[in-house]
Amino acid sequence: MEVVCPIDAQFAHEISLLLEPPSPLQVQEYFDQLATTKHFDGIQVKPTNDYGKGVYADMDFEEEDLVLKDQMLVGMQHSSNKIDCLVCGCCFRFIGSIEIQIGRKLYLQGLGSPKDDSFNEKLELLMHEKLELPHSKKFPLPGVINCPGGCKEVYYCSKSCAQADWDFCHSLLCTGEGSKSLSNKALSKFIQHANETNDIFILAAKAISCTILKYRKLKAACDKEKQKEKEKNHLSHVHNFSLLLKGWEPLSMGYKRRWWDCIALPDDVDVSDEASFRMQIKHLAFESLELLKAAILDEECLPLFSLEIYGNIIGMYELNNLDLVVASPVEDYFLYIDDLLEAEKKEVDETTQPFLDALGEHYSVCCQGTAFYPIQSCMNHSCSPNAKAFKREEDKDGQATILACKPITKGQEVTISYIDEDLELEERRALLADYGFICKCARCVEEEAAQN
Ligand SMILES: C[S@@+](CC[C@H](N)C(=O)[O-])C[C@H]1O[C@@H](n2cnc3c(N)ncnc32)[C@H](O)[C@@H]1O
Repeated sequence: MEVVCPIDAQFAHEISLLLEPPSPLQVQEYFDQLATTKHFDGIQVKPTNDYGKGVYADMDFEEEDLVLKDQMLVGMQHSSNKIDCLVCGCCFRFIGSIEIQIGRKLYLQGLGSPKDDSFNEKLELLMHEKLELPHSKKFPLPGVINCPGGCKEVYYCSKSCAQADWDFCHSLLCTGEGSKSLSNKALSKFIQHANETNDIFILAAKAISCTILKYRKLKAACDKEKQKEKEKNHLSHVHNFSLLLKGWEPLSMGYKRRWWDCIALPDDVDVSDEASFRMQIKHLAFESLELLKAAILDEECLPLFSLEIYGNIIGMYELNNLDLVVASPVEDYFLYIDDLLEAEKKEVDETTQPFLDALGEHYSVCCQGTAFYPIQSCMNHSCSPNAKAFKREEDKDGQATILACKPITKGQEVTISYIDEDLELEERRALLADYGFICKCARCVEEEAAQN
């Protein structure tokens, strides 16, 4: 059965304006401004000859050179990863201490020992930083800052990160006493539904919240101006919509398709059932959107709550997402202990080994999530790419790091591979079909010609 969302019919014109791909001039202006505020140089975003926009080198890069550090626009740690890693809800750096990271994970996973009271006591001490592990000070982490709204779901590495996230989106999505949502109960229901079905809905909610908050900020500034001019008339509906468009601008730059149209067909779904599978996905998105509306609906931003926009935001993540990965300092810590000289290692192991044993093989799980990066998401695919997303030792937060994997000369397009490029032509094509295109890079053309 088709789902009907009245907002889609009521705001069809506004929705089409929000979803219109930006003109080359808008793209140019937006990325030029981003280059100035984020201080990146060496690359440019501009139209390609064949498929929308792309990223081009503005200087020469040697192999392994850093091409770009891209700060995410909206990102999230996967809900399932929150037990394993305590990270800043804004920059995704690990926080607390080695002791908190280990103690918290063991405690939350119930990995204490039912038979060993002395181990459990130590675990309790570790959790509360009353037991210091040997050499842990060599791996210092920023302290834990609570959410200003009082929820116990998100923590930060600094007051500035806490404030930045609050202003950016968390004030609407916080379940604490200071929340600016319409109802904490409705918000908790939305979050629970996302955690039980697909946590990509939380990312979409963040994208909508940050647009609403940006709109409110723009409107407040505009109202102030009007006040100054002693104009008593309220801003017209049309004017409000232009502010909403401005608030939406960063997301308008992302390549979009509706989630239910672009999501890959799972292996266990037969092609003959494709239409019904896509309809189920659409229903799921509708269910989630209704819960989100009960939590944060803003009457002045109604088009944002249409199913069309919701589906396109989620689709944008599906098509542009780069995994958010931050390596765990717990791994570095245990590697360091393992490398100690034999005599000292024996002594230290007495304290550390029981914890390592309790953690088991997953002792060093990374922070894992999904994020939208404004510039990396403009990079087109090649099966013979000249760049790759790769975190170096010093990259300790959620920014995307793009390194050259071949020399790149000024003017050349910077490309990455969306898939495992070591696969055969047919396998690569099958995977790229999920992104909705057939690759025509030089390697594909050559390999295809060789087959014929
Ligand atoms: C992450 S976006 C890349 C930026 C995109 N060109 C834009 O204008 O925003 C991915 C989309 O770009 C297009 N694309 C990327 N690489 C391509 C390629 N090698 N051949 C054809 N289309 C490609 C596809 O439409 C793909 O779904």
